[in-house]
Amino acid sequence: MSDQSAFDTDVWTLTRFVIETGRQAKGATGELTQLINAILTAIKAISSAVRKAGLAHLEVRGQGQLQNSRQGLAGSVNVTGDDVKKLDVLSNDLVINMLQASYSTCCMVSEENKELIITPKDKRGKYVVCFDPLDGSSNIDCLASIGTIFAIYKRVTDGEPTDKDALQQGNNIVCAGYTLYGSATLVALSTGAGLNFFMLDPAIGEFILTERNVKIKQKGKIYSINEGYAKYFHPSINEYLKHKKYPEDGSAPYGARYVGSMVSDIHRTIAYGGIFMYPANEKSPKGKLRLLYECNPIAFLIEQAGGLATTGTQRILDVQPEALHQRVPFVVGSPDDVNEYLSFVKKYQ
Ligand SMILES: O=P(O)(O)OC[C@H]1O[C@](O)(COP(=O)(O)O)[C@@H](O)[C@@H]1O
Ligand SMILES: [Mg+2]
Ligand SMILES: [Mg+2]
Ligand SMILES: [Mg+2]
Repeated sequence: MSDQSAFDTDVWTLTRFVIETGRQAKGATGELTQLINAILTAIKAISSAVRKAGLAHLEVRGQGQLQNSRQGLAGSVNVTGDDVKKLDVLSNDLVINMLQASYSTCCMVSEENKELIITPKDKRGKYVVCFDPLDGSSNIDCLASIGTIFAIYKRVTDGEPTDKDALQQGNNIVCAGYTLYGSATLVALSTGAGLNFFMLDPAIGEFILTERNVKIKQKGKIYSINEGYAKYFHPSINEYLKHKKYPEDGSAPYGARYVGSMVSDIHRTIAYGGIFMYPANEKSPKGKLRLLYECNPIAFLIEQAGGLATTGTQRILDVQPEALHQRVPFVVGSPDDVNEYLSFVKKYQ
């Protein structure tokens, strides 16, 4: 941005993109635009907090107190003796407060709150938001990339908001997105008309459209799973993994990648193609990932990019949720890869 000739004076910011999309929608009132803008404010603040968390580590390391400085731990104390809010608690507070102040939500589901979060009566609007304020939080202390995930629905009841408003199929998603706090801060967003990527330009504090109508490869070369659980996997999964490592047709084996931070693993899968899996295992019979605020938004975005998302027996977006924090087995990625995985599942049925 220092070279003024390269300065784009008609840049597509995410705010502009959302306003334009809103204007094209029939009967739009601007409430969704208000909501998305509120989430973006929270995301910018989380991004800043995530970057600062790294600096806090450096500061204390010199004093040999790394254990106490960890931002990922609850109730930790920083170098000056102040209480440091756990990063995922801080992120959760930011999203809830910004959303409630936008007058566009009636209730929310967060990974960090056991019960439905009901917006105060005087601040209510017509939307429901399910979100994971900080995904991959076990990676905070090692400074690996983490993310935020959200899905937006229209409420389905009148009167006091209830769990029913949040227990909707992913098919009803109005808008979903994730943020990756990686080497840059990126937002992937869809309102149902394709998937778009936006990159945070810290110089102007805005997300800039960098890739429009993103499509995932038909078939990739990477598989992504916590293979350490192989002992507990169903034989169909181990047979599929063996096939990826020792292909019978003489083709090259797949590469393996697993960050253990879903947003990172998903973003790589969309960018390079391939398959990401968190299947059920003997220890976690429903897998680990939560339907409402992890699997549904990601499934929606992957499908918008031309990919597939399944439990192994059902399309993710068709699953009828029964509980706010319900888990489901999760397999997503390039269509050929997911279909190949499903062919191994079918062999055992
Ligand atoms: O360590 P495991 O069992 O492979 O689990 C990793 C998964 O857990 C998660 O960290 C769960 O999310 P949270 O960090 O929000 O609890 C995912 O990001 C990731 O894909
Ligand atoms: Mg999570
Ligand atoms: Mg989380
Ligand atoms: Mg967690």
